[in-house]
Amino acid sequence: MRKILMTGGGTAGHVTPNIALFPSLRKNGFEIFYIGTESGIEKKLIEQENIPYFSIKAGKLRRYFDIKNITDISKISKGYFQALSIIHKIKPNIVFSKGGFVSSPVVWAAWTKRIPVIIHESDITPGLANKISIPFSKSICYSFPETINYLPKDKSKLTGIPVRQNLFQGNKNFGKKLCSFDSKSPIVLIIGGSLGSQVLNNIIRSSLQDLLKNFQICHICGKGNFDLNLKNLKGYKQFEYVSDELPHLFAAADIIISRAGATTLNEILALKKPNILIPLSKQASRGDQILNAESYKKHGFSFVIREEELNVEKLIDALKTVYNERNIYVKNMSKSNMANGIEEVMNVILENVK
Ligand SMILES: CC(=O)N[C@H]1[C@@H](OP(=O)(O)OP(=O)(O)OC[C@H]2O[C@@H](n3ccc(=O)[nH]c3=O)[C@H](O)[C@@H]2O)O[C@H](CO)[C@@H](O)[C@@H]1O
Repeated sequence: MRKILMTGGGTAGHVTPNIALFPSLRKNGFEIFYIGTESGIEKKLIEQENIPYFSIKAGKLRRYFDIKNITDISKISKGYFQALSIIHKIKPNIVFSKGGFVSSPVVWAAWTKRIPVIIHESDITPGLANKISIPFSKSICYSFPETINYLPKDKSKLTGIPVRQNLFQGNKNFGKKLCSFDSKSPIVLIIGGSLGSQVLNNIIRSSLQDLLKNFQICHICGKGNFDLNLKNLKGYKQFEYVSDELPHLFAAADIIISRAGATTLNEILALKKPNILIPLSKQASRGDQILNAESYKKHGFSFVIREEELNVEKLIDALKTVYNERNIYVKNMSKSNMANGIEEVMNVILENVK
């Protein structure tokens, strides 16, 4: 049996595309192993899939000077030696890396052991972990056509992002039931990335009275962000993080309000859901979500509000506009061939496996 070692973590966007590949990998006769950190979101997500999980130390990589860089470098080198010993034990035929800080030491260790490495980049501009792994990889998969400007052309392939198959099997009525919603007004699903979003949580909660006049709101608010005071408000349902419920909530939603993390964007596109994107600002990130969102806007898939311009009136106007023009958005998304990357990524894996 061939063995594949997967890695990626920190946030769920670096994990769920790996999970989406599990059924096809199994069908193609691969035994799957995973390396993540002890405390990252990846541990819980992967262990519930019954995949053997190994943890290593990971240090945060920064593009700027910080005294913590010194301790983090020692964690990264410890992570590298831990990855070497895990690889020595498993002897994988191939390594697949979805990025995030934990992934770089795994890629370097695989390179040292001459195991072919595939990297997957979801955003328009490569994250730092992927950037420093690129020279050690055999192949790179990416999902936005624009990304090729940042990658070595000879070993990169436009594949899209693998989307979990169960997301296509949601039941609208069951989704409504999970939220105790009725059929009177449209349903808005708020999803702030895998960790939730304080900015989205604040604007939604401060405009709830107005929003509930026209919409029902299902709010995925992130771990630790549940507001007990709003628990029994009619037409408003909160979840901290959802797994099995997500397909049904997507199915029930008429409009989605989201951050612009590449994985969620791709799921929204695959499911053809009219949406409003509020990308993470440049102050809080390298600006990748702004580029992701602008690309979706350019294709006519999304309505975008910049964080600096966000206020209650703008949000409510945007909801009304997108709801009225929902058929146009669905039509634009139906024309896209960027939807599900499972098959293309599997082809790259099969081409490179030893
Ligand atoms: C703050 C930050 O660093 N964000 C980055 C992170 O996003 P982050 O990982 O937060 O968000 P993404 O949108 O990329 O992915 C989230 C994933 O989690 C899933 N999900 C989310 C909530 C939930 O309750 N249940 C659930 O299953 C979504 O369906 C999706 O599959 O990685 C992305 C992909 O490289 C980048 O584009 C983002 O800029």
